[in-house]
Amino acid sequence: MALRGVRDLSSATLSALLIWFQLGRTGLGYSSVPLTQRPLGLDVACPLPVDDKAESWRYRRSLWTHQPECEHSMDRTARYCAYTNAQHGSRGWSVVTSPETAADSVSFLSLSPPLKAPSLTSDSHGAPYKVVEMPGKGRGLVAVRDIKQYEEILLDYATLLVDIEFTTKVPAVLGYRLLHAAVDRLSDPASVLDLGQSNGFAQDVVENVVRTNAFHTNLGEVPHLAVYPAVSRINHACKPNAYTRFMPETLQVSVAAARDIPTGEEISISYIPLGQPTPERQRRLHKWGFTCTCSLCSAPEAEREASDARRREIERLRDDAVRAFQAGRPYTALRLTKQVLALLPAEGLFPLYSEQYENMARIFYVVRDMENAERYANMSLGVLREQGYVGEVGREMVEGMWRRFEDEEGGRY
Ligand SMILES: C[S@@+](CC[C@H](N)C(=O)[O-])C[C@H]1O[C@@H](n2cnc3c(N)ncnc32)[C@H](O)[C@@H]1O
Repeated sequence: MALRGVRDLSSATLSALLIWFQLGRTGLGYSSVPLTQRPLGLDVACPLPVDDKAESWRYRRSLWTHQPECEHSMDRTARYCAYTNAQHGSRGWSVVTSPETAADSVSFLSLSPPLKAPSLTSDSHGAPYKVVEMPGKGRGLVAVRDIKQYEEILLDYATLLVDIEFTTKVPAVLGYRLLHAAVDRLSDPASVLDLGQSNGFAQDVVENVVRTNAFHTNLGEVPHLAVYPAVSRINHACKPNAYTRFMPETLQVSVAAARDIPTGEEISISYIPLGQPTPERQRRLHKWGFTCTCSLCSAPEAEREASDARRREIERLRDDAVRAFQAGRPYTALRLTKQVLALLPAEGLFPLYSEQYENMARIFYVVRDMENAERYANMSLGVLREQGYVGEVGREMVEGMWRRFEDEEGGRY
């Protein structure tokens, strides 16, 4: 938890009540970020909604390579269609959504670059990793050379996007028909279908993929689930060596190294918010249908207990720091936040550094120690720059931080 108004980079999730998906779980745990609308790239200014009755999908400038397949919602107040562009990138992509959302998002959907999908073979083909069988975990990615901290490991794009409401509003049997149409029409259906092999939650293979591999995202402000086949091949670890970064403007997901990764080490990300002790982690991961066997979960008991104790201490100190700060005791909050920072390296919680540095900057700011406030503001922004969240750090970014602190804390200090 951050002091106030501070982003939590570890994870933000969107829970959805999915009737026939009975999801009750939160996807890979990535941020739900509204899509930034970009200027129209087509010579159609206000595209009309297209469904299975419309002929306009055939137009030369149409986004879609197939006639949409559509179904009504149970109460017949809405329609959802499977739209496919089989020529997008090297896998194609499909969107199961309402005709209105598809029309509203046409500028975005048409502008996304046709990417070559990341390699997913046992031969690395120039990538810094290859896909190998990992005992007890199915397949996974292993570094084929040393990877430097913050280096991008792969850049993936969504191959299947599904409107979350579709999963609650369309009867299962009709929903499956649309999902299968969406996947079968891709130029590489196996890129999605193969992901359904790793566990057997649902009777339907595509449902299984969406249940266990989807990220939450927005398409034109409408919540969707997005499947990224390459990212979905990365196994979970409770002390991961990589992190994911969502790019709302292109719907891409970048995976980068959280620390130096030596040749031969498995590349891992966290499916759940970082920093939790063993029982909480295992409970969350059981909902994903597996028992975690990462190096931390399978470490000797004494090592796990020491890690759990540190993680509980970090949690307690973070909460106490927030309480102290909000109760007008900034120097206590400062001392507690320093203690948090001292404990983070042992737990490999690199993504939390920027948040804690910003907390330090905020505390120094409210006590008007501007030299230290500036030092920590630059440290926080520096980490965000290294992680690829912001560009070059300039004076205006630091001043933007002061304005935010002023808005949020000005009245109290
Ligand atoms: C998103 S997939 C990851 C790729 C998967 N290994 C494959 O072969 O496609 C998630 C599944 O991988 C396995 N898995 C991932 N991380 C694991 C871990 N830390 N411990 C045990 N199994 C894991 C589980 O079967 C889980 O349901």
